Amino acid sequence: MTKRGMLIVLSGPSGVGKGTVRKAIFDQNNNDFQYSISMTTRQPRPGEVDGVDYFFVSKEEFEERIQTGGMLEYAKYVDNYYGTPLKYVNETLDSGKDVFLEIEVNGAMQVRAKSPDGVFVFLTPPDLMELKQRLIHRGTDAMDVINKRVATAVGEIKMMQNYDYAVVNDEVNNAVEKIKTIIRSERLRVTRVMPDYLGMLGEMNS
Ligand SMILES: Nc1nc2c(ncn2[C@@H]2O[C@H](COP(=O)(O)OP(=O)(O)O)[C@@H](O)[C@H]2O)c(=O)[nH]1
Ligand SMILES: Nc1ncnc2c1ncn2[C@@H]1O[C@H](COP(=O)(O)OP(=O)(O)O)[C@@H](O)[C@H]1O
Repeated sequence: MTKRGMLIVLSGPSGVGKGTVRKAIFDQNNNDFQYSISMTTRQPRPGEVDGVDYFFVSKEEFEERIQTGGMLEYAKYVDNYYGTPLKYVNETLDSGKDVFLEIEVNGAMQVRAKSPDGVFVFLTPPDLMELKQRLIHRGTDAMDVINKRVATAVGEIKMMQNYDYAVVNDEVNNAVEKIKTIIRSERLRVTRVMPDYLGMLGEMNS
């Protein structure tokens, strides 16, 4: 029987560098885990591609998905819905592959309630001024949206204590290496690797 894959959840405030760090991890083609593309009602930013960065859908389509049980988790974040389509995650985990989610804190806590054996990593900024600077420098959001995101960040950072690991994104490469180390170590947890000795004993005795 194939062992079910491991769920890895990365959260952190907007602008901390989750997307940058995640892309760096996935660009190093030697990962054996799969990225789950989220669904959102937010407008695509210039350069974002439907089905690559997100599945961009209308509010009606998103609410339909929620009602039909098609979401592993979802949350409203600064006036838009964001969520993880359930089917891809389940099928990938069932095939024995690990799945990587990049989602905000409320969604992460929904996943934690459903899959307590997941690995929950919080990416945190060196400080709040640096966070705001990164959002300004990214240049994708108007100042009122940036201010809302920084205000939201304070509450998000308080949620860090509900995660298994915290990684400070000072330098992208440092953060990438730390996250890869966490994933490698988690794969060696006794509960994940222990063969089913009791089952084997049962077979030997039958
Ligand atoms: N709950 C949940 N949050 C998500 C999902 N996808 C993205 N997010 C989060 O929603 C927030 C806003 O995302 P986005 O508008 O792309 O802004 P960005 O993270 O600053 O690039 C971020 O904290 C994302 O991590 C998802 O599927 N579920
Ligand atoms: N370690 C870092 N040091 C300096 N700037 C960074 C770092 N990581 C990301 N950035 C920059 O910060 C901005 C926000 O990063 P992004 O990956 O879009 O964040 P998030 O996905 O968490 O919202 C981008 O302009 C990115 O280039």
